[in-house]
Amino acid sequence: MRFSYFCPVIEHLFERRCKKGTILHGYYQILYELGIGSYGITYLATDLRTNKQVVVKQMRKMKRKKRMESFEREANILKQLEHPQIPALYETFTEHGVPHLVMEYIDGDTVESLIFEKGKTYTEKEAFQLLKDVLAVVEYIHKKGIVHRDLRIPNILLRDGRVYVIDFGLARFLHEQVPHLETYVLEKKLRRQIDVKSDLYALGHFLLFLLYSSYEPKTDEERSWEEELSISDEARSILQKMLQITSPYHDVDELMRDVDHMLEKKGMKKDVVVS
Ligand SMILES: Nc1ncnc2c1ncn2[C@@H]1O[C@H](COP(=O)(O)OP(=O)(O)OP(=O)(O)O)[C@@H](O)[C@H]1O
Repeated sequence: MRFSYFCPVIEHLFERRCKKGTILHGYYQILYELGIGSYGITYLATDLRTNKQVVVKQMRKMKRKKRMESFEREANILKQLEHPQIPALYETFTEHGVPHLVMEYIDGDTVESLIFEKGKTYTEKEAFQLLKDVLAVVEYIHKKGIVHRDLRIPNILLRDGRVYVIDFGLARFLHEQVPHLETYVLEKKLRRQIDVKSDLYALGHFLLFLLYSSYEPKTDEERSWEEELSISDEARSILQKMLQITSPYHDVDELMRDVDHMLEKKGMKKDVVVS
C-alpha cells in the first residue's frame, strides 16, 4: 500500500475500474470513464429509470481516510449549492464499501478544450464578457459561504453559450482553515487560502488564458504578460488587481463593478443570462 505513495502508475493499476455496461446501485449503467482525479474516478452513466445521462464519481480505494474526507466534503458543499449553472447533486450511495456521488451531467466543452483542442480565440471584449458570466456564478458560491479554490479552464464549461462551474473537490466553507498553509509556495498559497480573494486570483489566471488565446508571439524571447499582451489600460489594471500585483479586490462585487464599467465604456455591456 505504502508503495502507492511513490508510484501513482502502480496505484492506478490497483484501482478496479468499472467496465462499460456495469450497473451501479441498481440503475446507473456505466457508459465510459470521463477521467480520474485525485480522489475519484468519474464516469458518465445512464440513469436507467429516466434514461438521462448522469455523472457518477466513485471514490478511489487507496488512502481511504483522506479521500473519504474529501468525498464527504464535496457532497456537503454540492448539497448547499442550488444554481442552474452548477451541477446538481442527485444522490450519494455506497456500493461494496465504496462511496459514490451522482450529479448532473453538463454536456458542454471546457474552456480548456475550446482553446487547446478547438482553437477558439478570445478578443479582450469576449474575454471580459466570459469573465463576467463566470463571476455571476462565483458571486452566488461566495454568498453561500463557500470558496471554490480551483477555478481553472478545465473546470469552466460552456454549453449553448452558457457558463457552468464544475469540480468542487477543493472547495471549502469560508470558516474552515487550511492546515500548514504557511508551508505553501506563494502561488499555491494565493490559490488555496480560504478567502474569496483566492478565487479572484485564480480567475486572473483564467483571464490570462483567454487573452493569450489570441496572442501571436513576434519573438522567441519570453516576456511577462504585461509586456506581451496588447490590452487596454483598464484591462491591465483589473488584471493586476486580480493577480494581487496591486492592491487586490476584496470581493466579487468590487471586481464586477470594474468589469461592468469597462464593458460599458467600450459599449460592450451584455446582460448575464440566468435560467
Ligand atoms: N458534472 C459534470 N459534467 C460534465 N463533465 C464533468 C462533470 N464533472 C466532472 N466532469 C469531467 O470529468 C472529468 C473528471 O473530473 P474530476 O473532477 O473527477 O477529476 P479531475 O478534474 O480530472 O481531477 P481533480 O478532481 O483531481 O481536479 C473531467 O474531464 C471533467 O471535465
